[in-house]
Amino acid sequence: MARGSMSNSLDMDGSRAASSASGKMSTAGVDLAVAYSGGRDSTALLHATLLAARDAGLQVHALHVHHGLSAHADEWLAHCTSQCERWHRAGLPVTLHHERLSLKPRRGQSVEALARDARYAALARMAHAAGATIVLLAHHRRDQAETFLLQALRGAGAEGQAAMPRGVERDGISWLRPWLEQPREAIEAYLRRRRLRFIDDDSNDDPRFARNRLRLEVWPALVAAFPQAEASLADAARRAQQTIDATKAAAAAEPMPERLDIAAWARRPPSESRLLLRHWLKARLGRAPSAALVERLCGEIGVGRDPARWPVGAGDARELRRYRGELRLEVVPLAKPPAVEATLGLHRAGRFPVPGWGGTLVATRVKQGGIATEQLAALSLRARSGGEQFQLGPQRPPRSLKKQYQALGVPEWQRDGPLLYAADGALLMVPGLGVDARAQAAPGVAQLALRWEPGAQEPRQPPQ
Ligand SMILES: Nc1ncnc2c1ncn2[C@@H]1O[C@H](COP(=O)(O)OP(=O)(O)OP(=O)(O)O)[C@@H](O)[C@H]1O
Repeated sequence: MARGSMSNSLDMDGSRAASSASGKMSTAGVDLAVAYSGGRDSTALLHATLLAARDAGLQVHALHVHHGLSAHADEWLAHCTSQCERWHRAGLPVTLHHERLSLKPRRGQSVEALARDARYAALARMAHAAGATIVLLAHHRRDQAETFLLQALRGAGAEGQAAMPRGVERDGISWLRPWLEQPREAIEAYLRRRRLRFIDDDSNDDPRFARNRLRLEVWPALVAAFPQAEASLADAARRAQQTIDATKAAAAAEPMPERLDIAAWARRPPSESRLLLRHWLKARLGRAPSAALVERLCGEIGVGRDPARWPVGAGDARELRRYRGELRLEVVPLAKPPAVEATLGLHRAGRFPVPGWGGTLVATRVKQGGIATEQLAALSLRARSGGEQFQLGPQRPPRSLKKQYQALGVPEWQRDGPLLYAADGALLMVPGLGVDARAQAAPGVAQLALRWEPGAQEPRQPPQ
């Protein structure tokens, strides 16, 4: 990411960061922000960023969130304000922004999770208002190792174990963690060397939070027994991320079939099958599926009896359906076919919505297997009344629609739609089965193939 060149080269030595960054920064035109809690790590990161930005002639926006949860929150904001004023007077290019939150956790809701979500939302609002497109976060290697361990203890798979990404685009912002590979000791040394003052968040000692219990009770013993623990666990997180990246790349290279074979899908390892499902849904829906939909399908597509259906989102006229071991995306017919007769004249290829039948007749020019154009000038559309016979091929006997549907595996919902008759009463076309062999025009005659598409809306095309 060219625009993040300075943030990516920020190191623990402010002067080195400044000199390595300045050349790249002069043309980059980066609007940079740092999430500044006033704590140890973000104090060091903000300071290092300011040194680099000063030499590059850039402004840095320090963003502070007042969660309103601690009795000390006002003091922390006051500390951040006076610190930034001091830096400003010393010639460092900083502007502090803050936002006060009033969080009301519901019964049973995790305060930690609520505060984190609200914090990121507030940081995004402040960054947008300041015109910053990059926000730096001060997470370091021990944070990463802890996150890996906490995720693994919760039983998370590769995606959870990958812990925090070094950079991610969300809400129009690049969230970067330039110090994710830095040991905590290096940050402490930076603060000592620069004599920087920071605040200690008392909630970091609260044993109700899993991270604090890990940090206070487990971590010292772990590191005493395994001195490489921090580096090894952070490495394990990196490898989990590499596995995910490789699986994503493989899934993206795989052509996505129109229908998903559920048994083959279920034979894949869980982390792969989840990604494959997401990728298949994205290809079919033409947009990324919600995490909730992927979760729900993973738990439900292999169980229960056919036919099963799942909505794909509010306002979307399609739904997912399982039929005979396959998952498919179908348009939901808007209206049940009325038992009334309609007439229609077709003279050319095209799409012909049929109001009242909740679908569209699609006519395409073909050289064989279609219906002679002259026969299509006066058509009548009727509902099934029972007893109709359909012939699949020239040498095949006519059979009841029900038998033909079963033989071809046409699901229930694709059987709705009008039967098409010629003026002389001959059956021409049946939804889901196609053109009756007896009605097919001879080769060389001008002809159209007909297909019934349920749903009044144009189905969205998946991206190519
Ligand atoms: N109240 C806040 N306002 C702005 N940014 C915050 C705030 N709390 C956390 N952050 C950002 O998220 C990062 C990780 O949060 P975490 O809770 O681990 O940090 P902290 O211990 O509160 O502070 P620090 O990382 O500065 O020591 C921080 O380094 C900082 O960049």
